[in-house]
Parts: sequence; structure tokens; C-alpha cells
Amino acid sequence: MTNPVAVIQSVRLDDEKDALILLDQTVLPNRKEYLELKELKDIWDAIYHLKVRGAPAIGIAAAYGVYLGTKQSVASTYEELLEDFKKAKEYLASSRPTAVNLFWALNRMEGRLHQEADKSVTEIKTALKEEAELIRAEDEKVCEAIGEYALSLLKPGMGLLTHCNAGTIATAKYGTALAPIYLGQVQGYDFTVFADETRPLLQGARLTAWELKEAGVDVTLICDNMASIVMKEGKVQAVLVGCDRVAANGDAANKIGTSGVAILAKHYNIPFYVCAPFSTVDLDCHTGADIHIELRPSEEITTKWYSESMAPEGVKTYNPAFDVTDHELITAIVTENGIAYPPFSDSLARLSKATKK
Ligand SMILES: CSC[C@H]1O[C@H](OP(=O)(O)O)[C@H](O)[C@@H]1O
Repeated sequence: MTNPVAVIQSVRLDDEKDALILLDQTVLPNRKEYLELKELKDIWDAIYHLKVRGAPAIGIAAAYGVYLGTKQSVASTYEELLEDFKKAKEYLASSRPTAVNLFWALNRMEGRLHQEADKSVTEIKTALKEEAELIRAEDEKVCEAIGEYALSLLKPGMGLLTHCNAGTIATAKYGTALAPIYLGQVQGYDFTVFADETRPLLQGARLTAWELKEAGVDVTLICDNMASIVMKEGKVQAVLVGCDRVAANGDAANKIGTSGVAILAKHYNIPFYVCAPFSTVDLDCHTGADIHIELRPSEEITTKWYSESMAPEGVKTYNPAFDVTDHELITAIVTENGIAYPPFSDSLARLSKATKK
């Protein structure tokens, strides 16, 4: 029996309404509200403002979005439809730069369009819907497989630390870093989880703590600056994180603060596991230095969560949304095709051969 939280669908298509249905992640945990988005600009806005977030969920939303954008086309030929598709694709691709799933999903949708070039416009639109549904359905299976492989690295009763949210709402279902926790829960693993709040957008406090508490998992919310003490006090035996882009050498981009957690884990000799679907592995990216890190608005640091600014008026801020954890700090990268161990350039290449991109 799967925990009902683990199977929440945060992104889905309502084709009859020509709409993308999103669980609005910006109002959790206080309100559970769904958005019905029909226009590309609203879908772009939802991705940029993290109403839908998490690399796989962003990819799925973009796949549905580019389908809906193309469905509206009045093109009568493949060439005209391709033009309209490309406009929608380029627009959605401009929403956020770091999570490779956004681009992977859009490129996969374009690949399907080209495959159907000899079909009618109506048949091509149907094929695009089919491909977007495939991307979502595959992600469910991928996340479940990641959960099984990750669970094989853990022991009942372990203390785990998470950073940000790589839970069910960041994916089609189950999550990546939280997938082993959900699978373990129904197998009696009784994990205790310490969830970093993850400033500035508090995905850990607002989303991971919410998911796990709702699921009946033993979760303790901590500030980001408390990760060291829970490790030092022996409360944590493994760290589980998601990711947004893994380079060919195993350097992994994830929510800002992740690399600091990895350094602490190394210091305390605690295994640090990155949970990554292959849709998040970018073998064209040689090292972490090649990963574009998104910079976000100052207000997310200074005023977003406070009744008045918590910083002096006009103070400079620096708000990178991600950082890159050096591959030497990573114990293993858990994928749907197996567990990659150092040297990651070899193990990721080997495991990627088992998956169709
Ligand atoms: C399962 S991918 C989750 C990944 O995405 C998050 O970034 P954001 O909240 O900005 O979309 C974070 O890096 C998570 O680890």
C-alpha cells in the first residue's frame, strides 16, 4: 500500500479544458489550491514563481505547456505547426535556466513532432499529447525505481537529513530524495528525518516538512544552520538530496546550500546521496562549472516572509537559487538504472546506456 501523500499529483493535464492543472506550491503548507492554466504566459509565470517546481515536475509542466500552446495553433501544415511549436518551446525554455529537465522535456517533445512530420496537423497534436503523458508516466516509474535503489542503501531506524524538497510534489509521484522514505515507510523502516528549512524560499519547511508530516513520517524541521549540530550529535546517518542538473563528472547542481551540507557530511563521515533521474543527468555538461546557476530577486531574501524588511533599505543581496556539489563530496548518485559510484564519469556513462533519452 502506498502512502496517499506519496502519490499526490502536483502536475496534470485536463485536455477537455485545454488546461494544465497545478498544485500551487507557493501557498503550501497553509492552503492546498490547484491552478487551472490555459495560457502559455501563465504557465511560464507558474514555473518562474515556483508554483510548480522541482526538476521533473518542471519538465512535465513544460511538456504539457508546449502541447497546449501547439494545440491552440491554427496551422494547416507541418511547417506552420513547427513554427508555432518552436515559439512556444523557446518561450517556456526562458522561464528558468538550471533544471535540465525543462530543456530535456521540450527537446523530447520536439523530437516527437519531427517523428510525426508526415502526419496531419490533428494527428501531430494528438501525438504531442501522447508524448507529454508518456513523460509524466515514465517519471512515476523512474522515481519509484530511484526509491528502491536508494532504500537499498539505508537501514531501518536511520536518521536522515534532507535539503529543500525533492518530494512527491517535485515529480510525477513519489519524489526522488523522499521516494526511499515513502517506500521505506510501508516496509517498516521507521526513519527519523531532519528537514532543513532551506532559505530563502523555505521549500524544506513549507514543502518537505508538510509532505512528511502529512504522510505520518517522523520529521523534525531545523534551520539551515543546524545541519552541523544534528550531524555532530549522531542524529543523522545519511543525507538524501535531489538535484537539478548532474554533470558528466558527477558534479551536481541542487538547491542553494546543498554543497555546504555535503561538506558537513564529509566532515562527519556521513554518506551523502544524490537522487537523480537520468532526465536530470546532462552528459553534455562536462563539469559543474558548465552549469548555469539561476539568480533570483532580492525580495526573496529581504521581505518575502516578513511584515517589513529584515535588512537595511537598499542593501545589496546575492541570491543564487542553486549551488554545485563537487563530485568528490558525493558518496553515490542514485538513478532509476542503478547506483553510480565514483568515478562518476564512468559509472554515469555506463548506467545511461540502459536508458533511452
Ligand atoms: C526532484 S528535483 C527537486 C530539486 O528542485 C529544487 O529546486 P526548486 O525548488 O528551485 O525547483 C531543489 O533543487 C530540489 O532538490
